[in-house]
Amino acid sequence: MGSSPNSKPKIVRGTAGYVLEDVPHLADYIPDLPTYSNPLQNNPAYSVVKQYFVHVDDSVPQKIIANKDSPRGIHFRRAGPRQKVYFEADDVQAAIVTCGGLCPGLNTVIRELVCALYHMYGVKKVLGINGGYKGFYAHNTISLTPKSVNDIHKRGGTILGSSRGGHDTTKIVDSIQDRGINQVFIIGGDGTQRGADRIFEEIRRRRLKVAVVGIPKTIDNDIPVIDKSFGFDTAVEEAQRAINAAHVEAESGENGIGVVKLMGRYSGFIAMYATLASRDVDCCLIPESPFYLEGPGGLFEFAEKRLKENGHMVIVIAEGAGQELVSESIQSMHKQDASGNKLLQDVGLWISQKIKEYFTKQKTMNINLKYIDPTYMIRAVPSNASDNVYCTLLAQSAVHGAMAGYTGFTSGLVNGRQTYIPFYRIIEGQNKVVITDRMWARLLSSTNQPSFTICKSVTEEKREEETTGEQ
Ligand SMILES: Nc1ncnc2c1ncn2[C@@H]1O[C@H](COP(=O)(O)OP(=O)(O)O)[C@@H](O)[C@H]1O
Ligand SMILES: O=P(O)(O)OC[C@H]1O[C@](O)(COP(=O)(O)O)[C@@H](O)[C@@H]1O
Ligand SMILES: [Mg+2]
Repeated sequence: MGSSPNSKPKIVRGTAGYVLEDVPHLADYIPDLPTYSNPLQNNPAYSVVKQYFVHVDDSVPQKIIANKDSPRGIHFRRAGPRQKVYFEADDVQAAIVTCGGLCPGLNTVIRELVCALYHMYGVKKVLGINGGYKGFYAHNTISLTPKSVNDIHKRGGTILGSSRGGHDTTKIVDSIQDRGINQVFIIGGDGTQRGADRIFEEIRRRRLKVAVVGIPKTIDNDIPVIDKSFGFDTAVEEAQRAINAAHVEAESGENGIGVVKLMGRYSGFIAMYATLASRDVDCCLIPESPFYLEGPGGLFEFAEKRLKENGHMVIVIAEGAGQELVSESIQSMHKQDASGNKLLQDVGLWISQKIKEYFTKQKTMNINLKYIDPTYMIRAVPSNASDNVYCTLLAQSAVHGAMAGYTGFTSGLVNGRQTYIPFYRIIEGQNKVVITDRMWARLLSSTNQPSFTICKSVTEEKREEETTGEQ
């Protein structure tokens, strides 16, 4: 085998500061690949659609806010069917795998991948890989047909099963090669997309005609570049039920406090949007915005004030919020899951305990605190209507991209348009709530909670006092 092909980013520059962060193509490392007419042009459903095929040069800007002097900036390749395809239907052996934690919509994506392959392109061989990445080499596969996936979108979870850990690039690519798979659709979060990138690099090194396509799944909405992940809307909607229950409980008891923990390891999007949607939440705590409990501007002072004013309050806390405070009081074990993700302490339980201790010590009022942890219930529901539509578009775009010979990309929504994003952009960082952005300011003005920003000045003042005292 020759030297490994170059896998540097494909950057195309145009006029007025235009930059296209392009995705790899099979033709980049396999010369003289034959092309075929897209079978969609004979499909009655599409022949009536004017300009159904996407122009080869179409791209979507990453930033749409501009002024008259702004450069055109970074763009991504627009997703959609191309006039020419690089696979003949009978030659395609597709595979679908789901990895990582559950997320509403996984089954819809599986269903729509199968249906798009069958109905749009006439592909009849679609394999489901059982149990995540390790399923490529340690489990059985199942054959997927439009009939077998017909109503799976009505169920939560994934019919294929999922797992953490077990990513062995060589074994996975050996299995892809042995099974004659030439289109791999990998549905998963940040860890999964990292794994997909490694698979793509190995496939490219072996110069195989195999398209590797990622579909971003993350209930936490922590994947960068894309507008949002599928399942996020459903999670926010489902969280309303828990917040509502917490509110009913809090309202009905004397000095009632409802605490709801929502998912979000490093990104507090579910907590933020669920709070904004609900209007019953008095305080939302997320990993990106450090908070403190005691003293002026702290959570205890705020809770006391709200209880005096309203007689009840609701706190929403993201699972990754205040982890530094929790580790100060509970000895942290630094445990990890099979994929290497840090296992977090239960911040909901911790904060509930701290609030109870505070009011017991203060003796100013008797409180009634109820802690609700709906996290796995939220993750297990089927996707709602808007997520179902979104999953369909993501899956169809992924299939169009693979058939057109693109590879090493994630199918994602950017500024409301379907795009193909190179793996390296998806795995380079995490999407987080920017607390200096307007959305967080909107939340603060909606809840009227403390911003906890005086924490730093209080600490600094304290330190200054200590230093002065020493002199
Ligand atoms: N850096 C990495 N390189 C290769 N594979 C990875 C990497 N990180 C995670 N994976 C694999 O991706 C899969 C899912 O990762 P995980 O972090 O559990 O979930 P998610 O993809 O939802 O973030 C696991 O099988 C894991 O082994
Ligand atoms: O208990 P599990 O299955 O490891 O999942 C818990 C984690 O999964 C998530 O829901 C999503 O994480 P991933 O996207 O990495 O799968 C996190 O919010 C949560 O910490
Ligand atoms: Mg993850």
